[in-house]
Amino acid sequence: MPPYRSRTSTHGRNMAGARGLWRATGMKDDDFGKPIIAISNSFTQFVPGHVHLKDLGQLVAREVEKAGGVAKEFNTIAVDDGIAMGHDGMLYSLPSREVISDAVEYMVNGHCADALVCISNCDKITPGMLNAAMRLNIPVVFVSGGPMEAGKVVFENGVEKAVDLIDAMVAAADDSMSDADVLTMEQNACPTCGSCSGMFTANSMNCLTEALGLALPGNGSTLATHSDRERLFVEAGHLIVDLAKRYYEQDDESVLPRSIANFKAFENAMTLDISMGGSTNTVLHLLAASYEGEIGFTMDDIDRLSRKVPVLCKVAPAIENIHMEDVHRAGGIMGILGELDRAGHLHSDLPTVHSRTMKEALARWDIRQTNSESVHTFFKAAPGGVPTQVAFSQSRRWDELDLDRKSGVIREAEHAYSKDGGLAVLYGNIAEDGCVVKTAGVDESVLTFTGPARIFESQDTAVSAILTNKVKEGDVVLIRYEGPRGGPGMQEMLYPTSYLKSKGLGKACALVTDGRFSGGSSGLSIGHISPEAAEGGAIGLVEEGDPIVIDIPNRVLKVDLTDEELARRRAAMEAKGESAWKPVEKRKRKITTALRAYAKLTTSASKGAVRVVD
Ligand SMILES: CC[C@H](C)C(=O)C(=O)O
Ligand SMILES: [Mg+2]
Repeated sequence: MPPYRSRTSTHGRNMAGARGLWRATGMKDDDFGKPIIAISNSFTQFVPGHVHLKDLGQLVAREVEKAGGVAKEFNTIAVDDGIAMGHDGMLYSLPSREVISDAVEYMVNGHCADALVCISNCDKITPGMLNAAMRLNIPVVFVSGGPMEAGKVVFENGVEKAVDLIDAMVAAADDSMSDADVLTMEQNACPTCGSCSGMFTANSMNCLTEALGLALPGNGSTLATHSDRERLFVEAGHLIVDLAKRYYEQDDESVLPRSIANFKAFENAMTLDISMGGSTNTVLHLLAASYEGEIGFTMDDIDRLSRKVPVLCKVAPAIENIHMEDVHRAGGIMGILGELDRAGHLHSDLPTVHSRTMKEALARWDIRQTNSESVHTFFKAAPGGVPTQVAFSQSRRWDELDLDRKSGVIREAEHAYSKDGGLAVLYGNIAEDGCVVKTAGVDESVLTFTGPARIFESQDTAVSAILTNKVKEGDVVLIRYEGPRGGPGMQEMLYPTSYLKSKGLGKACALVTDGRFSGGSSGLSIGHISPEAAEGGAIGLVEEGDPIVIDIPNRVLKVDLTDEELARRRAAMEAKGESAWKPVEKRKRKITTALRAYAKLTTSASKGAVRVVD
């Protein structure tokens, strides 16, 4: 029977000082001996996905106390990728994941907390807290802030469109759009609090925590503004105390994150991601969480799954006018998992934090299996259509669910968008450890593509070339020295991919990089090339005009050069000594001590860009 960790500082005569301090935080005599539940909140006014979280940590805390626990809230940082994008701010995005993981570890271990509730939402916060949960392996429940409502605009010509952040970015560089229309787009693209409304990284990761079994049904798709979401926070507060008591008082190890989010659960999560065209960042973050939890889930497992899992759901940016609120109306993540289970792609015998098995959860929450009025009502939660930064501030509902599995938002396997996955892992002589592409966002006309390499050794120079029309139809934009170590920080190439669309080149060019992509990127965008140039990857040897061959059906990315030529170039590069494997021209970016420390310890994307100290 594991003793409560918190006894370390709450019991024994010599802990009188510590107890004195616990009393000063508000603990009373009868609180000593109760499970101490850490509540990792991520409220900040910098990020729309977090502006509404300020009081939600205490909402959970009150429920923890009602359930017999002691709640102690703390806060992590949260970087807004969309604001950090396009300047040196983006160098901090991925490194912030490690800062968040460490912050959770420091607070939980520093104070010997017994269990953890993670209140996350945006791109690096959910994975940062997930990595910490897998590292710590104490009882945990995830509850995210929830998706933003999709924007709705009516243009000067009267056309109405559902829009999001990406539409505003693309419009801004589209010379055919009037300033008035761009302003309309900007004013309406992000109407409420919540994580940006498409299947971008934040929503992808919050959906994956549902599939891993670490979050309650509805976590990934229930809107931040809807009153239904409050129940997820209330239930998380009760559930975590129950899980803690099962572990510490009944010796039930099945409630631990590494028991729930085991190898098969990682397969479920990646299967979900592939079936819904999730952000490629999920590859990076699942690999990292697998490393932190010693799960053994690798790029090869992702490749294996991507060859057999169908695309059952397409959401912006893979398709226009479909956003998270529409996925919810079709049954949310439980709806997609239900279809995957019926198609034989799911391990449904796995436990979750809320149900004995995923199968039991699906029987209760999959709208095609249950006639429960309360569950059907839950998934009819609709957007309020009123701009707000206030959580749970509206209760609108659709009249009907979307149960059309032939042409609706969620498809049954028989009517899949495509028989194999929304994501592919490619290998070749410039990606010997692999690279990834979100195939759900690639037009079928360019699944195979060969073109001359246009070399850029920073995102900035690639952006200026695209905007000044120096990138032509048929080109392969190659951006290197933007990997985890080379950037450092492995920037998201959202602006280059958006500007290629702005210039009408979204289906006429490819972009390959050792950097990564935002979940808002689509098109023939291949990222995570490993090993990265800064680690001696062959992407560093490609020269202007070299033919780059992309063959997604056969899972190949290569430069059409002989091994001998590549070997010759490698020898010439190594002969450069100190300046080898570095950008030819000095880049303007300021690499601070914080970023240099990150660069010293990080690894290539094929390992999840995890920090390796040994
Ligand atoms: C829409 C872009 C979003 C903010 C992002 O960075 C991601 O999805 O990764
Ligand atoms: Mg991002």
